[in-house]
Amino acid sequence: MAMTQDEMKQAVAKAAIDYVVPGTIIGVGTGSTANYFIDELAKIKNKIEGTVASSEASAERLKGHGIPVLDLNSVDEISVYVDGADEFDRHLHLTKGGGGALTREKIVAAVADKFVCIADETKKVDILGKFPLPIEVIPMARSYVAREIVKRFGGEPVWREGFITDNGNVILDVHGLEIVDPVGMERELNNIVGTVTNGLFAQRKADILLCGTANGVEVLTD
Ligand SMILES: O=C(CO)[C@H](O)[C@H](O)COP(=O)(O)O
Repeated sequence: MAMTQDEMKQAVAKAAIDYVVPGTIIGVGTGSTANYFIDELAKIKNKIEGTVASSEASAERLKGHGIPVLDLNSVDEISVYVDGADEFDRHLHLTKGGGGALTREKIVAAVADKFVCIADETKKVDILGKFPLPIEVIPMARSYVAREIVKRFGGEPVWREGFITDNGNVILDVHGLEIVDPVGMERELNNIVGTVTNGLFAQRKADILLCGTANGVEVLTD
């Protein structure tokens, strides 16, 4: 019987445990795939020093399993960051932030020596942009940033109404983009004043992507 998407998420979460370096601090992402990873990490919690979480939700889940969660400011090094994605291309550029945790995710990924992305084949695309690109924005700049995005890139920014990030900001989800130059667009979006973070992980992309398929887990590298 074909694997469901949920079963593929569980399979990649399990496979990611092989990348956990014993005795070190592990960066932990956010979302349903990352949640499966947290549940797997709980089984070997005595082998790691602790974790840094990319969201309040993940921190709660980690603590619920009795896994130590450290403040990033008290940590010099993270051996590996494990997180899901909303979309990925063959170069392992990612779109992230469907769960709204993109800023902390990008920070933890930046600190980590290695970024292991856990995703499934339904998220593979030739060109990023089918999944609306999340942008975290300072609330007072919402309309300005939306106008600038339309002017510079086209697309249709939609305010994720009622959602506030862990950092107290809002999210614009930009529909209808065709992201042919993810590195350039990531950089350019960062230049719009009022933008906190965009959901493109292209400058710091995944080093390894564990892709859940109907035939098992494939290990992808660029
Ligand atoms: O970027 C994220 C959260 O901000 C997630 O990694 C992304 O949304 C994938 O989520 P899921 O594993 O539930 O499909």
